[in-house]
Amino acid sequence: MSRVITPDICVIGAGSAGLSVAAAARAFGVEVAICEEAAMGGDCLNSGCIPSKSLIAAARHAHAIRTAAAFGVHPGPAGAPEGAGDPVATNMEAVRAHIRAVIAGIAPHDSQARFEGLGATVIRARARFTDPRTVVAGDTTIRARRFVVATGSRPALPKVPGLTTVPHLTNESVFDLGDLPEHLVILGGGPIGLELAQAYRRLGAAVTVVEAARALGRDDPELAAVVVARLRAEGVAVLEQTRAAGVVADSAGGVRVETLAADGTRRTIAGSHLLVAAGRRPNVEDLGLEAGEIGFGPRGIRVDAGLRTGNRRVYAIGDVAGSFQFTHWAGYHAGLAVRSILFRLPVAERRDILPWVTFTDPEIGQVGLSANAARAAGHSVTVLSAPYAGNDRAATAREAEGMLKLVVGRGGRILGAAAAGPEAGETLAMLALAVGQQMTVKAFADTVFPYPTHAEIARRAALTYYGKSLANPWLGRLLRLLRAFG
Ligand SMILES: Cc1cc2nc3c(=O)[nH]c(=O)nc-3n(C[C@H](O)[C@H](O)[C@H](O)COP(=O)(O)OP(=O)(O)OC[C@H]3O[C@@H](n4cnc5c(N)ncnc54)[C@H](O)[C@@H]3O)c2cc1C
Ligand SMILES: NC(=O)c1ccc[n+]([C@@H]2O[C@H](COP(=O)([O-])OP(=O)(O)OC[C@H]3O[C@@H](n4cnc5c(N)ncnc54)[C@H](O)[C@@H]3O)[C@@H](O)[C@H]2O)c1
Repeated sequence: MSRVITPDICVIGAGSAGLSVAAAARAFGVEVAICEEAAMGGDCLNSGCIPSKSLIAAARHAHAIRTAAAFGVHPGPAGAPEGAGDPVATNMEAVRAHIRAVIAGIAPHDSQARFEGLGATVIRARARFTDPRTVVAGDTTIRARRFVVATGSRPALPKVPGLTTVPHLTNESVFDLGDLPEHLVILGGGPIGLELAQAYRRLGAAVTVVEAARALGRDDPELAAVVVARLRAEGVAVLEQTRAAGVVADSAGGVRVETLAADGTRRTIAGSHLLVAAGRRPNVEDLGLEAGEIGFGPRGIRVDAGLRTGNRRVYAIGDVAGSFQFTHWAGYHAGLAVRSILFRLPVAERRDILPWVTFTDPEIGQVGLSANAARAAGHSVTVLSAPYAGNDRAATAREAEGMLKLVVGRGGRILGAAAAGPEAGETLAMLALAVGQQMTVKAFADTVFPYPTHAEIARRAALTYYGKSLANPWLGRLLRLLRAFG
């Protein structure tokens, strides 16, 4: 039986972005309807962050076993011979069960039952605008005061001849593999490609990454090179400046990928499995955006700095809004939309505080402005750096590769930071606070950091700001004068 409801807010898409809006609205007692056509929790929970980080956690154990000998620890019963082949045996069914168990553990937080318990109306159907003020989902017509489109994104298939005709994996299917691929060929050396390349290599697969440009192209090239070198040292073949020129199925059920490098070199790579990790496409199709008078393009729904679409009643947030595609960014968008919708406060997205981390080992990421972006924005910039080779915590785990860079503006203000190194994501989380709160290097100089921590590297880099002033002859004279007083 069809029904008409009139909530204050209608959210389309129950992923990180949409559910954050719904939870906040209910916390303030505001009526909200949520439309979701597939699994509650969206990409992050079901086919993105959570399964990928769970797989990475499994792979870390495999790596720890293989590298244990350097610490004087040998896997297997006491007295077992050393160096007798690979000590790791991966049971991919069990790895898959681990991933599913992690998802199942988090799922109640994003579930229909939880949101209905909070007082939201949850409609499990595809939603479409039928006019600028109406959405229809299944047999429900929703006339809300405000709409929030949070429909996310899906894997993009690059235009590679043959790709659509051969069996291939994406993030929507790769975590369901019950067998370890013999040779996984990955198209794309972005965050998805490299996180999964290292994880599958550690679990025992041969892995080749085919990247048309530079791997981790959004990150600082010097830092990205640290990660790529580590992957290569672990046995991942990373082919940069190399594009896939064609794909065919082979008779054994695998694929043959023809590649063309920038220098003209052609190769054929025979893989047992092909994973496409070549970027994302916003979910804008079949949403009735024209009927809703909502503008969109290939990057997603067009929004202003306050995340409002051409139809002032409608906001677009998260992956579909065409800027950055991260769960924390979706959550940030949700907060802005809630402030605007509930409190009518003016809001504006601040891209100069965005952090990201790619969870390879070592981790790599950035927060705030890069040196180039800061200069382009008119800042006078100093880049301070410290190597992980000087960090005692890193030394204890024999993980001395990489470095941290701080982008510092006038008065020592921290405008940005980037790092590749052990647990770099945790240190960048702390630096996200420094960037967001406009802190200066002095705050780091004045803070006592616990020893030995990876995060101390940020203080070490910050202190180099004072290097020049320490060599100032006037400071030397002042010290001599003070000594003269006894
Ligand atoms: C492999 C992988 C690893 C990742 N790792 C990280 C990470 O470590 N850290 C990080 O920050 N980000 C990570 N991301 C990115 C992160 O997953 C996304 O940025 C985030 O999930 C976006 O949230 P969203 O709410 O915008 O979209 P989604 O989570 O995609 O949710 C959109 C929802 O809308 C629904 N929907 C779509 N159209 C309709 C419709 N018409 N009607 C009803 N429902 C509809 C969909 O079914 C979906 O559930 C990763 C992504 C991938 C693919
Ligand atoms: N840790 C994290 O935060 C995390 C992890 C995974 C994904 N994500 C999010 O998901 C998004 C999508 O990730 P992604 O890695 O798929 O996309 P991406 O756009 O970041 O990287 C895709 C890569 O594929 C390459 N490529 C495209 N077509 C190609 C072709 N025909 N042949 C060879 N290479 C080709 C591109 O040059 C690019 O480097 C990310 O941008 C990020 O926002 C985040």
